[in-house]
Amino acid sequence: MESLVQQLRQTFRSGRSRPLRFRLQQLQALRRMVQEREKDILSAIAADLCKSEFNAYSQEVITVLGEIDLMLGNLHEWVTAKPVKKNLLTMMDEAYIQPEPLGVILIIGAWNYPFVLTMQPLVGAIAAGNAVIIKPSELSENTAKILAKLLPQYLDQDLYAVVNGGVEETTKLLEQRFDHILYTGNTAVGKIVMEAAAKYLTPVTLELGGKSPCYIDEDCDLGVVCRRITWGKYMNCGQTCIAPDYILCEASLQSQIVQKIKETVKEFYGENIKESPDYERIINLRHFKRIQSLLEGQKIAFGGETDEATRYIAPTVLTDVDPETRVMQEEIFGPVLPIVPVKNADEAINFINKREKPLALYIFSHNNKLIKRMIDETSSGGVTVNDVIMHFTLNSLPFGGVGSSGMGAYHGKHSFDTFSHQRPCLLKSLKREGANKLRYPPNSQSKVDWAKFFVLKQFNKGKLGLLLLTFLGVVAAVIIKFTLECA
Ligand SMILES: NC(=O)c1ccc[n+]([C@@H]2O[C@H](COP(=O)([O-])OP(=O)(O)OC[C@H]3O[C@@H](n4cnc5c(N)ncnc54)[C@H](O)[C@@H]3O)[C@@H](O)[C@H]2O)c1
Ligand SMILES: CCCCCCCCCC=O
Repeated sequence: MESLVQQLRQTFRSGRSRPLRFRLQQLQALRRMVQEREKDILSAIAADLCKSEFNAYSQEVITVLGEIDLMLGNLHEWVTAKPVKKNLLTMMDEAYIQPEPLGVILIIGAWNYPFVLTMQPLVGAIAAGNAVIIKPSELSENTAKILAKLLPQYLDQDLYAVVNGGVEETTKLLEQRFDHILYTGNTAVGKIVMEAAAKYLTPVTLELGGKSPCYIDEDCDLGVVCRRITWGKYMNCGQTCIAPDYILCEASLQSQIVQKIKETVKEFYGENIKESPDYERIINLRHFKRIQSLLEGQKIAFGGETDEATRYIAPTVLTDVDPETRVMQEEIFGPVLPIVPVKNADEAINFINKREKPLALYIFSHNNKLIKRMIDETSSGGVTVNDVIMHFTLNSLPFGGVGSSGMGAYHGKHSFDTFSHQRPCLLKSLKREGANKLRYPPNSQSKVDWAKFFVLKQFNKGKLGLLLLTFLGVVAAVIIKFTLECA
């Protein structure tokens, strides 16, 4: 591992990854890879998650292609230095922010969307001009293998590498020095990653999980609400980081919600859900047994059927769920949807605020005042109102958690920023030394007064203002020079 990281760092230091043209070439090559090898990629995802190729394409591949196109269309602007406001002291100088690549980035992916969760950060890291190692999840082994096979065929091998393996390999990787680590996965491992990163003060982006609540107000269209929740909850068999984890609603709404979700499940997956190409399976036996055990002692309103041999768990709804039971203590990450009755929105807000900050919050209502209040009085990684999941798909929004659901964010320009250092640059000339005298010792009241005049006045308005400023600055510099020389 050490020599791999060293080799990447050496190439990074040679400056090869920095020119805009190079970054665009690599992104175009990545796009070619996704397009030319689409079939192989879709088959790998399908094999890992029992997912239809249509679903693999629309849930993963399309996002990656969209992300590449966004970078290709905007990178020339994002890499450009941005001039900043100046004060009287610096008005004759050049001041700007220059985004610069960080160095060697480690991206550790999760298995549940194995393609998009490694490739989308990779796109951002390349765009920002870095060298990258990606470590796909060993649980989605087919996707991990195809990435290790394809990426070296399309990308510069001295700058971008894939390391496959499990805990042992990841632990070895984490012993190395990186310039940024983006980890996607559970909170417990997130802590391991952060601890390892602390050794070198490596910044981390942690894309973790949590229990994302869904509040349904009585003032809403329940048919539409339940269709949207059903889609987001049972997609990928509930194994989605931002799936609605549980519903909070008034007790009187419960039976209607159950009925409408049941109808929608039938509409989406047919009479025989097991036969539906749109319904996935649980990733492995450990997770299957974990989710199955969450059903014990619960009131199953519908669903609940399981089949260990195929790791099938039916779309399930639980009613009148006691918040103290296990299903409400851990992230479900499976097709089980508890409904917890609350008296009103206030109780829902308290319920949410008493728990760890979730990765997503969903609010369903026609009432804009209530929506605004719920957003203002709670905290979560992201929010979607009157729908679920969709904030993930809008790459102008930063995607990430808060508190125990994660730190930092990426997607689109936010990825570029995450993998860049915003370097402040002030370029002065060796002339105009007279004006500088006021900061050199010995200090005096008159120097402090001049410093106040220069530093505390900020100007940024129009050309006329700038001209006036320049004039003022020159006059002030001459006066200062004169005053200080005479003092
Ligand atoms: N915020 C997000 O974008 C996002 C996306 C997907 C999943 N998640 C969350 O991830 C969780 C599910 O993923 P998971 O953790 O089961 O995925 P996982 O088992 O694939 O683990 C994630 C990564 O961590 C590595 N890893 C596992 N154990 C490790 C250890 N002891 N030391 C070092 N590395 C280790 C794995 O090799 C893998 O690459 C859920 O909580 C889900 O909400 C979050
Ligand atoms: C159109 C739907 C796209 C859904 C992609 C969801 C990805 C979630 C990543 C976390 O698990």
